[in-house]
Amino acid sequence: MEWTLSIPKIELHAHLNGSIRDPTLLELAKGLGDKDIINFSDVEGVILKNDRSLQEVFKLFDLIHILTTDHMTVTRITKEVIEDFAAENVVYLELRTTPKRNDSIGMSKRSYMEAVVKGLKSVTAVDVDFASCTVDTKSIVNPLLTNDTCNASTRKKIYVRLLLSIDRRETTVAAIETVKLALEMRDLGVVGIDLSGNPVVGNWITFLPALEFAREQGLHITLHCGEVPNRKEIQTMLDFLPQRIGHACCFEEEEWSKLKLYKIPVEICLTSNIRTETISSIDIHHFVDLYKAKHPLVLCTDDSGVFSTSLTNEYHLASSTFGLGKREMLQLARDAIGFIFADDGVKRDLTDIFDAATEKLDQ
Ligand SMILES: CNc1ncnc2c1ncn2[C@@H]1O[C@H](COP(=O)(O)O)[C@@H](O)[C@H]1O
Ligand SMILES: [Zn+2]
Repeated sequence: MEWTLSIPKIELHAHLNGSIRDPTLLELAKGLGDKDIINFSDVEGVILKNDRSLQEVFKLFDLIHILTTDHMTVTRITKEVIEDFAAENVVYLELRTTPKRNDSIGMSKRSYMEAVVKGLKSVTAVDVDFASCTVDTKSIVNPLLTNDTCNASTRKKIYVRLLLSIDRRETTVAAIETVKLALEMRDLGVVGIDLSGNPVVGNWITFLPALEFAREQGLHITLHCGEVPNRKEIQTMLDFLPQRIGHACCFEEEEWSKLKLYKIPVEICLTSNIRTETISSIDIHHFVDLYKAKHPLVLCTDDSGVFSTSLTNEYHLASSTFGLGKREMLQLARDAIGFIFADDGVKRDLTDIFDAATEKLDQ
């Protein structure tokens, strides 16, 4: 695992509430258990369970959302998730989360996102760049980042950008509200929109007006696509030409041809697909065919907490299962620079980071 840990990595598909450390979830559950809001021992078993069907995963998310309801907790988990990714040499992270409204505790989608941004700003273990400090002078820069630390390479640094997720349970109006919020929060590092949630729920057409509006306004778009079989939906999603898609598990010949023709980069989540059995066995995973075809790909965790994985582990898994060496894995990580949603300044910085890592490998 050592070299998969040490190489710089880019994470483009990580859900905030799916990436929470187990000890934090257990601590939060204990707190609610003590207040008799939940039954701790039942919940403990659910959190620590390892094998879950895709439908069980969504039940778990409903539980996690109960544990992370308040603003303070949202801030805490954001901070921890960023620290965890930075600790395993993730140099660029696109973190996605679904803005939530909960009238009973005075939470609006905006205040939820403000709590996320607060978490981002409260990371002290590493320097966090969440709105480009070199290119966009209008942007609000993390007060922890002075101009000096912006340019210095001595301290560990992670670029973090945010994607706002639309949940497939939402209405058209709610989805548009999320897009508007994303537009208002551009200066705080929001770069795009994701469509996610239980893939057997809802109809993708419901979200089309919001996604079209997002695109018109210059936001980037990634869609969970083909996590379950649904040919019509998959094809119309591909024809929409999102900038990236997640999963692509249940594609047939025609869908593969479209994907390759359009060259849409795929966020590959190996452990997630195996655990939820959307792919029956890793050796027949579509990673192999897409990699051989030189189709744009990026390895991602999806839900590192829920699936007890890490990006380092995903790299290790791909390397050991598909027989890829250090050089090939570093190249794979580097290729993701081409599909990130941040600006060219960030891309240049990341290129420098990968140049240095490649040089080190050559020594
Ligand atoms: C396993 N495959 C998956 N497929 C589809 N959507 C998923 C997902 N994993 C996570 N999510 C989406 O992310 C939310 C949790 O993070 P946030 O509350 O947004 O931070 C889930 O409720 C679901 O909508
Ligand atoms: Zn996902």
